[in-house]
Amino acid sequence: MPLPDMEVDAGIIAETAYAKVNVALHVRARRDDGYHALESLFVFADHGDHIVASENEDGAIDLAIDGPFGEGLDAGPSNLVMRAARALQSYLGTERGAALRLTKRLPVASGIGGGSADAAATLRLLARLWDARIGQDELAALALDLGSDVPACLDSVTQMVTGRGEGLTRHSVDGLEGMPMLLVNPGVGVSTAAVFAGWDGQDRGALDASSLDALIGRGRNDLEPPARAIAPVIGDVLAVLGEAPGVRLARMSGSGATCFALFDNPARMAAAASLCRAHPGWWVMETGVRGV
Ligand SMILES: C[C@](O)(CO)[C@H](O)COP(=O)(O)OP(=O)(O)OC[C@H]1O[C@@H](n2ccc(N)nc2=O)[C@H](O)[C@@H]1O
Ligand SMILES: Nc1ncnc2c1ncn2[C@@H]1O[C@H](COP(=O)(O)OP(=O)(O)OP(=O)(O)O)[C@@H](O)[C@H]1O
Repeated sequence: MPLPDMEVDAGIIAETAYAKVNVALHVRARRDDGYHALESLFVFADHGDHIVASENEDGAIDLAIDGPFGEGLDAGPSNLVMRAARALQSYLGTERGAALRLTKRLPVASGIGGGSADAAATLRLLARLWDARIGQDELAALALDLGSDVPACLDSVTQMVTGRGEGLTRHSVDGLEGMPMLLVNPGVGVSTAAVFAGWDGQDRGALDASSLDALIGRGRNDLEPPARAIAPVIGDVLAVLGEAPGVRLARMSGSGATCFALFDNPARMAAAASLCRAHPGWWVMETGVRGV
């Protein structure tokens, strides 16, 4: 079970940075500003990274990183946790500081928005720690400045996302929330910018997210072909997941390389997870689609 967002000790507060999954991702157009116009149904997993914070009396912002994917991740000013903390500090004009610890459980640069979820969780955490007076629109603007996926990660609930990531509408799909969901990454990091650059420019049509059947039958991830060209092993993951008994949908998330599979039944998910764990170097997480 994920840790609840709660007081973990006197003066220390915690948040989960839930993994994001694009159930479908339609790329509609290349924009003049270098970004792409998207239509995507975002869901969040029940699990993710963990961040804790406490007040730093000297006003500094410090970050320590641990966890299975913490090694090699820079804890300096480029880290999205640091960037989010500094952005909020400067927006508020506050002299209050924070000691932050990130437990990195999600693979880096893997299409499930780990860095984006960390940035959003940091904004939520420090808004609480510093009793910040900031409206939802201002928080969303700070979030978008940190990355296209960050605004959606603020609430981490099922949403239709449009534009570059700023158009957010809560959206419920019958039967989707609570479904067992398996996440599998073949151990390769993929650059989001490189994958978008490989999109062929063909608009293949709008996303119909009115039902799970529509998302499964007519939904796509238009970034899958360019991601597979960069990391062909994505095809191996999709082949294993697509043939797993009881699978309802197997697809790549975001710009890859993580793929997800939805099941009706947790035992079927567990059996598919075992098949995936037999592949050396594959990261496997058994989770579920987060409800509100
Ligand atoms: C692929 C997705 O994960 C789907 O949810 C997102 O669109 C990417 O979101 P992100 O990782 O937060 O991306 P950003 O950090 O904003 O952008 C990284 C790079 O990806 C490309 N990019 C990103 C988002 C977008 N709508 N169009 C793009 O072309 C741009 O080259 C950009 O410089
Ligand atoms: N706290 C962080 N966690 C993960 N990556 C971070 C973090 N801070 C900075 N980064 C950098 O951000 C980049 C993108 O990381 P992230 O894990 O969000 O990618 P992603 O899962 O592909 O995102 P998306 O699904 O939005 O495409 C990486 O190259 C990484 O070095």
